[in-house]
Amino acid sequence: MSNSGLNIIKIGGNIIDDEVLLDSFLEKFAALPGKKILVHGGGKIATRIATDLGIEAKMVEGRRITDEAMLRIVTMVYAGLTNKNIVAKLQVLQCDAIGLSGADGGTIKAIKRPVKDIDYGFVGDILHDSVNTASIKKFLEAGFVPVFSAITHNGLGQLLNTNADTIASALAVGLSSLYDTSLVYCFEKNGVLKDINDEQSVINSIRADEFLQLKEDGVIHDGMVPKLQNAFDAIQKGVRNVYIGHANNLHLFQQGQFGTCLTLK
Ligand SMILES: Nc1ncnc2c1ncn2[C@@H]1O[C@H](COP(=O)(O)OP(=O)(O)O)[C@@H](O)[C@H]1O
Ligand SMILES: CC(=O)N[C@@H](CCC(=O)OP(=O)(O)O)C(=O)O
Repeated sequence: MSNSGLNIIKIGGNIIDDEVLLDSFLEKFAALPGKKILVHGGGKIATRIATDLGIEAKMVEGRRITDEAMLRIVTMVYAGLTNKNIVAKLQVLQCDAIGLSGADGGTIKAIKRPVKDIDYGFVGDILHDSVNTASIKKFLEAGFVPVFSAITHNGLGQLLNTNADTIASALAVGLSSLYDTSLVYCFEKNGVLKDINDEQSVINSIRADEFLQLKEDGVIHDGMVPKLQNAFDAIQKGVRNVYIGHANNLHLFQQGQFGTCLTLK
């Protein structure tokens, strides 16, 4: 392993959807020293554009049912509009961003989710070892800042819609074999909250066993459940640190004052 550090930062749809929040976040991201990767979702925008086009969005357990028409929309929205908008904004900030889907540079392969009770359509699951670390390393060592959208491919020409939290976690796990990697989930709240209506009730750190209890007690629900599952999965597989906090506070993360820190024990 080279000893250099790598920060993988993920932003969700509520940040991308708010130009003021997005611009303020991107300034902080651009100012972050060292090697870094940005992963973005954009689920809210995709739902809105699909609705405008008369296509109904269906989510099951936080994952989008992606038929052919929806795949066309999410590809255009995530890998097109959203990704290029973010890259252009970062270029203004002297951050040499390069926009990628998992197909670009063969960076991330996925398999179409097998049909069990539910047919998710063209949704991709990332298997172990499916992150092409050699390819991503080339971008990083050349000084580029990769910006990943939520689109992967199966290596046989099929694009797949893959949850952005999962992409961030898989990248962090893969790249932790090469870099000392931290994973940071940025969203519109100060961290994992004890009381969802009280921004001051941030839980400073959560262990894996506490997570299960918080979930059972209903303190953690909705999108936070799969987010934390992805996060704990990353730490179990060698990622050094995982944090969850407000996109506006990213500058505090390297001072250890950022949102909720996840720990194994
Ligand atoms: N205890 C909690 N603390 C903070 N947010 C929570 C909690 N429990 C549930 N949530 C919900 O989880 C959401 C974040 O998950 P998600 O919508 O998937 O985010 P993103 O789109 O940013 O990836 C928050 O907007 C919030 O509504
Ligand atoms: C399969 C699946 O559900 N993919 C997600 C990808 C986007 C995403 O993850 O966006 P956020 O981070 O903003 O939620 C979706 O289409 O909503």
